[in-house]
Amino acid sequence: MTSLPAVLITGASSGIGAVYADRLARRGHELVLVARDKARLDASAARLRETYGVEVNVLQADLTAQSDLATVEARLRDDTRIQILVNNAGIAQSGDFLQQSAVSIDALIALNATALTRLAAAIAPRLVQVGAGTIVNISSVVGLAPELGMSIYGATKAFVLFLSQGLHLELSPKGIYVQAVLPAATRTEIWERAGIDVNILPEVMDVEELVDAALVGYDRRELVTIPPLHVAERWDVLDGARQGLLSDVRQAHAADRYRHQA
Ligand SMILES: NC(=O)C1=CN([C@@H]2O[C@H](COP(=O)(O)OP(=O)(O)OC[C@H]3O[C@@H](n4cnc5c(N)ncnc54)[C@H](OP(=O)(O)O)[C@@H]3O)[C@@H](O)[C@H]2O)C=CC1
Ligand SMILES: CC(=O)[C@H](N)C(=O)O
Repeated sequence: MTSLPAVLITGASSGIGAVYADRLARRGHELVLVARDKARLDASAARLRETYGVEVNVLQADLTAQSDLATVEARLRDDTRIQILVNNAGIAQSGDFLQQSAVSIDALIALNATALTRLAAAIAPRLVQVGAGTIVNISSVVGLAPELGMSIYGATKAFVLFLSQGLHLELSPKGIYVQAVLPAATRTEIWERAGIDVNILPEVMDVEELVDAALVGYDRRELVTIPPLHVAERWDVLDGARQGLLSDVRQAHAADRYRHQA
């Protein structure tokens, strides 16, 4: 029997990350669970060991703290059993742009963008060396639409989508699978943590349904998985239009409309 690779999941103490942990343990993967709340991670690890008989390790880390981030990076660089990274930890934005403090801006970008990128960069060279492995990055539909509010949060999620597309281009020829998952509103603690009552939102997906759908996309080796998008062609049209711009924007001269009128 071939043994499955181990998976490191960030933000595994609750919500989407906790359900990924359950589903991947059920599939027989060993896990490394990362988050700040060690008691919660320990409880979850004990349940997963008991239920699925897999090895589950806990790595307590605040991914916005440099020393903790370095510890998780080192684990990803050195632990050759880990061949799948689920880059899930994230926080939402509390309040609009004018209400943001320097501290809240730093925390949002440090966790949602910097830590996610650093962890992908820590594992990628090792995966490339063996020519196999997976990086799953949790983005959001908010990253597609400033109209949904949360400008800074959305910008971090647009960053995650862009990064995933770039990593796919660079790493898939070297045997690495990269997936960007774009949930819409999903019933987790992220809303309460951001001071938002999730019950006022019109459509909210259950977290198990979200993760199970994301894993269908994962099994199909999709680059971009948008579980709430019912008309898949809408994404194809959007991405096709973006790609259509490429030849148009590579020009040595400014467009006529930007030329000074004599
Ligand atoms: N729920 C939703 O509607 C949507 C969520 N997403 C994305 O899904 C991802 C998971 O969020 P979700 O499950 O909803 O929210 P939760 O709040 O339930 O989970 C967030 C996880 O991240 C961890 N975390 C938070 N801050 C840190 C930190 N500084 N260092 C390490 N871990 C941290 C939390 O654990 P702990 O507190 O123990 O550290 C927790 O495990 C996020 O990236 C989010 O942006 C995307 C679209 C929609
Ligand atoms: C979790 C959020 O706050 C955000 N609106 C999202 O849907 O990604």
